[in-house]
Amino acid sequence: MIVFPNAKINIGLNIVEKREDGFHNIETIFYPIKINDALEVIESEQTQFFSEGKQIPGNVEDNICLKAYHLLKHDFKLPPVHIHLLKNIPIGAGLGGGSSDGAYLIKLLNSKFNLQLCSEKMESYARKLGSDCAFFIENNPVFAVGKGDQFIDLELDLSKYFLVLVKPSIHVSTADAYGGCKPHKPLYSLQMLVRNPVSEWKNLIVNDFEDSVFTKYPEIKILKESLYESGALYVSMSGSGSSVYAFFSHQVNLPLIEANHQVFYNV
Ligand SMILES: C[C@](O)(CO)[C@H](O)COP(=O)(O)OP(=O)(O)OC[C@H]1O[C@@H](n2ccc(N)nc2=O)[C@H](O)[C@@H]1O
Ligand SMILES: Nc1ncnc2c1ncn2[C@@H]1O[C@H](COP(=O)(O)OP(=O)(O)OP(=O)(O)O)[C@@H](O)[C@H]1O
Repeated sequence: MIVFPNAKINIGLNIVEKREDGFHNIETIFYPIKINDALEVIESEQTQFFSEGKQIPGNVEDNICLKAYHLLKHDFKLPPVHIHLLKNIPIGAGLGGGSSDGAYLIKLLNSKFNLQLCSEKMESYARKLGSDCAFFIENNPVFAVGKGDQFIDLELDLSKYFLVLVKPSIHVSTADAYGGCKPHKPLYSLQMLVRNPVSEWKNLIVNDFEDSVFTKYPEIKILKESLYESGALYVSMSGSGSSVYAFFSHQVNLPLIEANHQVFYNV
């Protein structure tokens, strides 16, 4: 059985307060995008993880795919499996690629071995793997609160815009990025602002990670400015960075940006 875990972008990201468990309460909109990994599970003699494509930092045993398998194996009688991952989603980019692999593995094991888990139950397993993970179970646009793992439904269809994703060759650590931020109550309601046309979002829908990440990596700020100069209606860093996305009203080609960064068109 093979599935295609997709990436997400964050539209707005307010870091509201630090919690007693060390995490932060946030408000953000998760929006799925069309950049995908491929993930396959085959029954086998012993459990092993293999990956190709982009190099994943860290030890194989720490891969979120193995963690997801062992999480379910603890509660269900699962046979040993080979897990194959073709890694295409940029890593350390604020695109939730690892989280998506974990969530899609839960969904895959649920279908393949007929575990009969409902979405809420799969989300509760996913929350144990990471804050971003639960979103990818249903994978629909949502307004997220708490650690980014509690959801309020949202009607949001941005398919009429041309969405471009740019990945600079910078890896941002999510934990470091949270460490560099000062939480504060948001000035405006993100849930209300997002109902306006994309052309009205500039300077109102903000990502609280940008200040500190742009100070550390000024080239990401320059990239954001150059996307606005190329005619984008709205540009933002996604999550804790380093990737930056831009909504255009029409199809574009960005050869100058492509010269320095990886560019994904029409995601
Ligand atoms: C930046 C975002 O991608 C925005 O969607 C997420 O908040 C990050 O989610 P994630 O990568 O799944 O993060 P986790 O693996 O749960 O946590 C990584 C680290 O980020 C910090 N962290 C994460 C989520 C959160 N709400 N508050 C935090 O302070 C913690 O230091 C934690 O140790
Ligand atoms: N399957 C996986 N794919 C990518 N990274 C993984 C995976 N499993 C474990 N990791 C670890 O997770 C770290 C962060 O990966 P990921 O690409 O999800 O981060 P991110 O793009 O910053 O996403 P987020 O938006 O969740 O912060 C990597 O540096 C890697 O060590």
